[in-house]
Amino acid sequence: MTPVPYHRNLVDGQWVDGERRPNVNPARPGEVVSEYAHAGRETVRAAIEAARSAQPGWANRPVGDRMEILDHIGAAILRRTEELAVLLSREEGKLLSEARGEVTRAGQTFRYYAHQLLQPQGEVYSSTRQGVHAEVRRRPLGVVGVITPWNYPLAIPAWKIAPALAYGNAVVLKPAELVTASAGELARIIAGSGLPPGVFNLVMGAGGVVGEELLTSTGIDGISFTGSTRTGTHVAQQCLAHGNKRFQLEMGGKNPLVVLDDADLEVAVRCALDGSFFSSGQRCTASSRLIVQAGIHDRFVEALAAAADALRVGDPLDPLSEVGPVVSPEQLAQNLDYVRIGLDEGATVVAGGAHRPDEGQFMRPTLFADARNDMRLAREEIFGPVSCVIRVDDLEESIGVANDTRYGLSAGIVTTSLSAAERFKRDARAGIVTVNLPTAGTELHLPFGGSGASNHGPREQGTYARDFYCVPVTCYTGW
Ligand SMILES: NC(=O)C1=CN([C@@H]2O[C@H](COP(=O)(O)OP(=O)(O)OC[C@H]3O[C@@H](n4cnc5c(N)ncnc54)[C@H](OP(=O)(O)O)[C@@H]3O)[C@@H](O)[C@H]2O)C=CC1
Ligand SMILES: O=C(O)CCC(=O)C(=O)O
Repeated sequence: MTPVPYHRNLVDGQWVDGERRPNVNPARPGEVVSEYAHAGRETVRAAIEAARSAQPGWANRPVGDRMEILDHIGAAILRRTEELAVLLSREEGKLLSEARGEVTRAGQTFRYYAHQLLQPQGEVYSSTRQGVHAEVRRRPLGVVGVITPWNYPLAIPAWKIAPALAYGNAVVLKPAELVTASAGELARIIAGSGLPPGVFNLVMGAGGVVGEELLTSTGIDGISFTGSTRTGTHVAQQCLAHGNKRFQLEMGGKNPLVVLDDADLEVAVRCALDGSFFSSGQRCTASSRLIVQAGIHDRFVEALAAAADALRVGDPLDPLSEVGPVVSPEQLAQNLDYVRIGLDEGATVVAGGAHRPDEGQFMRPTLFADARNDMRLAREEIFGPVSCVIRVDDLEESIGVANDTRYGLSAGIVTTSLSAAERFKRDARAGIVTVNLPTAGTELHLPFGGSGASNHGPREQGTYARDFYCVPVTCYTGW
């Protein structure tokens, strides 16, 4: 039998052991995908110290060196696409095709930020005074703690680490415990890229131990976090209480997809199917409220229920599967709880719903009709393949319902009316608005983030990422 890979923490360029823990395959819960070393608090402290010592030297390296190293990391990820995609799929349950897309995105993200370094990094202003030169420069934030979730084991770490390193910061990464194999492989690639020891460090283990040490340390200048709104709120409180750290939070969503009477039914069903059920609904941009105008409502519900029922749920490595497992028994229990809650609240299951105990971590895409926006089903983030249809009379009402949420990450509309689309882009309260496309599936060079309980701090990705990882310095020079 081939031994399973073992991933250790990376501190100051050294691989550091810890308590050995398994990481299992959600599609085959008896199968150990890898093992990882759970870091103790002293390992986390050592990682922060290493990052502090290494950061100034890294920030002062010529841009050409930093570019080359980031480009090297991106190319190394892309060279290993198939191998990394299989590993990601086995540890998180994402379909292999989706996993390939994610690995590619991670590699391209490093290359994108390598090339961003050739863009202007400051601005020159006219001074209102005679003989004064005014400019804005950017300095790195310093040492950044990166705390990431399990649903994008490579892409989310990449879109935080790449801009952090590009702009001269040092990083301590704490990935979710469920996806330490992807994080461990990413760390191996980064460690082999020529990056000086200590500039990038990996510490693995429970949020309440390893993550908490990052939040309370005065050696960390900023935290970039993606995960639940509950943990994000705690991150914010701890950052303010311990050294007034800068923080950036990308949290949950309860994203609406509006379908108007004039929509192309096929497009509407395709968008809803992708947004609600692909990646097992485990995307913060998933469409979990389908807000449908009365004239198309019945045809839409019937067609979407049939399409959802037809989806093949199975092993993510099987090319015929269309939906994989959910990530963990806890997540499955949460999803099934919400199915019970929806039924108790009076909504009707029109696809999926029932779950047999022998199905393990696989859950059939579940669609509710007859939902109201005041139900818990429509208000709370489920993070599974569960969506609900809410009937509305017109565009006005659909926008009101779409915006009636504490979240505000993405919002979509399916319509053939240009004026309805323009109105929705103007009035939907969300950081990402889509027209005739799923609410999920964003691009690496465009800003990503939302409002309300979905987001706090500057946008991630694209050129906007720099706003978090750099501190502007306004310089006045007399001459
Ligand atoms: N917006 C998004 O993209 C995501 C949203 N979610 C939502 O969150 C729910 C729960 O998922 P879960 O994985 O538990 O999400 P969490 O928000 O708990 O986890 C996100 C990250 O934060 C870490 N963390 C947890 N507690 C702390 C802490 N006290 N201090 C510092 N870091 C901490 C986790 O570590 P670890 O897991 O290793 O303990 C993980 O790395 C899901 O059902 C879903 O609703 C989940 C994932 C992504
Ligand atoms: O939809 C996407 O492209 C990204 C989704 C995401 O980042 C998330 O679910 O955390």
